[in-house]
Amino acid sequence: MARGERLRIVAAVLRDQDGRILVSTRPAGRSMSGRWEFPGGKREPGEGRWAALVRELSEELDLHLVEGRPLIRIQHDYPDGPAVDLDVWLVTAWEGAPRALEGQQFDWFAPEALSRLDFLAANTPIVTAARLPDRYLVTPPDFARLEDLVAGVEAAARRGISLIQLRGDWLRQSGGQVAAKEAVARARAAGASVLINGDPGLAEKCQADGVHLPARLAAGLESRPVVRPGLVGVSCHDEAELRHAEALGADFVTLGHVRPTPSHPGAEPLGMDRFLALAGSASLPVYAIGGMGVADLPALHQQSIQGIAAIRGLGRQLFA
Ligand SMILES: Nc1nc2c([nH]c(=O)n2[C@H]2C[C@H](O)[C@@H](COP(=O)(O)OP(=O)(O)OP(=O)(O)O)O2)c(=O)[nH]1
Repeated sequence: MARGERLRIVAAVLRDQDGRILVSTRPAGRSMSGRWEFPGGKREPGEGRWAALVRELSEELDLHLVEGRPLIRIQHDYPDGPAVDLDVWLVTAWEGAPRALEGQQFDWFAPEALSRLDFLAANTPIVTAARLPDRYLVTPPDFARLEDLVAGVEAAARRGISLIQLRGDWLRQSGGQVAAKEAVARARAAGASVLINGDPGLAEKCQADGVHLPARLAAGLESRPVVRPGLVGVSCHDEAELRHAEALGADFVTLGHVRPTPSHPGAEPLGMDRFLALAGSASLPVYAIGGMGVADLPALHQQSIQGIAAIRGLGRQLFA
């Protein structure tokens, strides 16, 4: 390997029908042995990304991969080790039953349990990407009554939207906290996680799953506001905000707006090319925001983007 060249690594987040994920320990004799990782390894010269993953999983676990798509791509420089380009795929169909062929240990874990394992240092954003869904609903600014908002959040959760941000001035107005707490409880009962926009204290009072910070609020912070395991999302619009969100230790960002959107009338959109260039430089999961809908997901997935964040694109009618 030429000096300064990055190792090109492919790895798989193998997810079974119950949502559990297979992870393995690095075998004795390898660098960083004993630490947890996702199965995979180095791409060979001239080898395609998927072909490399199929080969690695066959060699390591005796599995034949059938279906997968890119999940996240990050670069990491180990201080006393290699610089790696980690190309991680979500794999949902394979043939065979896993067998440890290289002296490693492996096990299946629920996504929430992964953050308790001693993973390789580069893997924190991969663990987050494995746990987060590809659709992130942001509540609309206009609705008739707080009861409608709460009912809309619950309906979205029941429909399978598993990450929801409560956003709006109503959070800080009369009855807002009670409504937010109710929305959190009902969404959680339906299997969703709920983040509160802009207010870590309110997130705690509502027993929410974390906080989503507007860029301006994030800019005034020097450290992450909520202790793990609560999620911290940050809204970003440019490179400086993205780098700041990474430095804060945010779990994920929304980046946009990608297209013109009624939420930001007159503001210049990033456009898809600029969005993809910025998102490609990120070392954490990125949701595209601004004029996005579920029809955009396949193309975004191909670019290793986590998914979309949307108000209208994910069921505006739920809040009518
Ligand atoms: N397979 C895999 N490798 C990872 C993950 N996270 C991470 O930083 N890596 C790094 C560790 C290694 O430097 C490299 C994987 O290459 P490899 O697995 O073929 O390395 P190797 O067994 O030959 O071990 P070595 O050369 O580093 O001793 O990528 C991960 O989740 N899965």
